[in-house]
Amino acid sequence: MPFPKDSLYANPLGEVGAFKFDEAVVKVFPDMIQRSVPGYAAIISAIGLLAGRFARDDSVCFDLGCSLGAASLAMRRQIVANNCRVVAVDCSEAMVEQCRKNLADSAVAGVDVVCADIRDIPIENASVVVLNFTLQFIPLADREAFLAKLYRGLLPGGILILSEKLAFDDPRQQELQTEMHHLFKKAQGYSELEISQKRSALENVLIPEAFAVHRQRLKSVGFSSVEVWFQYFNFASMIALKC
Ligand SMILES: C[S@@+](CC[C@H](N)C(=O)[O-])C[C@H]1O[C@@H](n2cnc3c(N)ncnc32)[C@H](O)[C@@H]1O
Ligand SMILES: O=C(O)C(=O)C[C@]1(C(=O)O)C=C[C@@H](O)C=C1
Repeated sequence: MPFPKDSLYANPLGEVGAFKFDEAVVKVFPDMIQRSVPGYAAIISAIGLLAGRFARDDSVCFDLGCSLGAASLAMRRQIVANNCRVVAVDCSEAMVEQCRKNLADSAVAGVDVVCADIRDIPIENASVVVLNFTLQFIPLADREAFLAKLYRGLLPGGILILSEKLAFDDPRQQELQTEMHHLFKKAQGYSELEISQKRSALENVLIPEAFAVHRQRLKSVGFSSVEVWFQYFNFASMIALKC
């Protein structure tokens, strides 16, 4: 069955409110993220493959900011390690409720879904941690302490997969990549109005940073190696490795 189409920003809203992961967004989320994030499906499949490679026996794989559980499902399908739990966490009650339904329908067992702020939960005994377009919604001031906690919770040899919308230091590059992202959205069927209203809604809510900033911070909390493994315009996915 096709997912309901995202038309949340199709009509003029007068005042555009701040973007929230509420029930209205939950209903259209699979369509919204697929048509808004270039390469989303490729990133989800690769998260599954990476989890299959890095998940260890008797450890935990975390999907932080899991939304409807796409990355958790991809991981669960590829993990062959024994006694390896997948823990999916999101602070939106509407997301968590629908995520639990999706997992029940999928007949994939072994994912625990937790409704919590990822800054407040213990992260321990992790072989894999996924932040798939989640860190960008955490206040800038909290990012370093949160990543330091995440790093401490990773086992030696563990992996963080961090996908983010990127910003660029060079204004020409910033303008071009933003324009290309908007052209991508247009090609996916979004109108100029939808694109501009969503852009206003995300202002000060989704705060992108440059790759150099991500890399520097990941290194400063302890990661020994940080690389981009995927990029499509201003959307990238990074791999950070713990020795
Ligand atoms: C763009 S979506 C993530 C998409 C998802 N990872 C996927 O691959 O389909 C961002 C998610 O992060 C969640 N989120 C944002 N801030 C959070 C926080 N502090 N704690 C927990 N979840 C958070 C939102 O509720 C939302 O569901
Ligand atoms: O930057 C945009 O225009 C987006 O729509 C991106 C983005 C994201 O990266 O999380 C923002 C909100 C929705 O969750 C889906 C996609």
